[in-house]
Amino acid sequence: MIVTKGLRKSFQSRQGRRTTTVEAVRGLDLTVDQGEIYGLLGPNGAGKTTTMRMLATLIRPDDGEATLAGADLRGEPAEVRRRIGYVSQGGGTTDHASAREELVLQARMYGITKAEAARRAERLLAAFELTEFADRHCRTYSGGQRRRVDLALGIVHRPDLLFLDEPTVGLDPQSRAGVWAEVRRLRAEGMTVVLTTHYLDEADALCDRIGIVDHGRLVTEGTPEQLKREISGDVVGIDLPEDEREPAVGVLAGLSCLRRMEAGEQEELRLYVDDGGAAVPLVLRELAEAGLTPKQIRLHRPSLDDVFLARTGRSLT
Ligand SMILES: Nc1ncnc2c1ncn2[C@@H]1O[C@H](COP(=O)(O)OP(=O)(O)OP(=O)(O)O)[C@@H](O)[C@H]1O
Repeated sequence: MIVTKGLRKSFQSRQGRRTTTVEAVRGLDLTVDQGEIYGLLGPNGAGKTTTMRMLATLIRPDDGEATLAGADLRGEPAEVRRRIGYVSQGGGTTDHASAREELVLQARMYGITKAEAARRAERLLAAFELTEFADRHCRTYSGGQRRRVDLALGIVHRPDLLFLDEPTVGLDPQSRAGVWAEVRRLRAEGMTVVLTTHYLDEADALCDRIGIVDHGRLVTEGTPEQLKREISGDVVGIDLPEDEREPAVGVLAGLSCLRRMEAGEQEELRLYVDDGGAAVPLVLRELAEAGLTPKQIRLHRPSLDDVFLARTGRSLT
């Protein structure tokens, strides 16, 4: 559904008299299969939105190639636009129009007849559970309801491929779950969905495959399970007072069960071990013998954040 090769984009930005170049995307090779939910996951400024905006024909790549739904990004941008839907971070609704009006207008902009536009609006309002307040102004909707209108607007022209930029940012947990359910429903209907997120739980729960992006490059890619399996074994997280961290690193480095140790953000030390259950008593004994007192000790299965940390040396959260 999407194949990209060497996509690049830089921006010039001015700070006073100095002009600096930001390499937002630095040679991205991406393949997204038909019918999957693909997540671009990465910290702020990683290049997720820039990638999506290039693929949605909103900005021109400096270099590289891409094919989307069989159309060439550079050669046939109008054709790409016809085959994709794009829902931006801020969404596309205005305060003083109703969901029904927005949907009909959007359909009309794609050249759909008045009668067909009304039929599609009706169907989408029902599918996204918006019928009850379809004729009220959008400013009266909750965040979750408004986001559902955004999704409906993105698919009124029945695209093969839908781009969602941060679909649940700012939503409460219940509304997030509602949006996830809608996205899964679109996949069940055969649509391919590409979304950006910096929520690990969202990528984990919703995406069939995830590409982790950092500094404009794909750091790693796979199903959530594959990525977590990459970091095999368990992770023991230990919170220590600031002045005890360094001595603890020294003491624990000698443990025979230790595969790797990372000093995470804030106070946590992370120990990557084969068997967490066996490692915890040993860790506690070593720390006690050295007179060190952990504030907390946790045992957890590797998360996507551990994958990110292992690959980049930094935490996503
Ligand atoms: N129009 C622009 N002009 C100058 N710099 C830009 C522009 N758009 C993006 N950038 C820079 O490019 C880099 C990548 O930005 P981008 O918005 O793609 O990241 P992102 O991964 O989507 O981040 P976020 O999660 O915060 O949305 C950042 O350093 C950003 O400041």
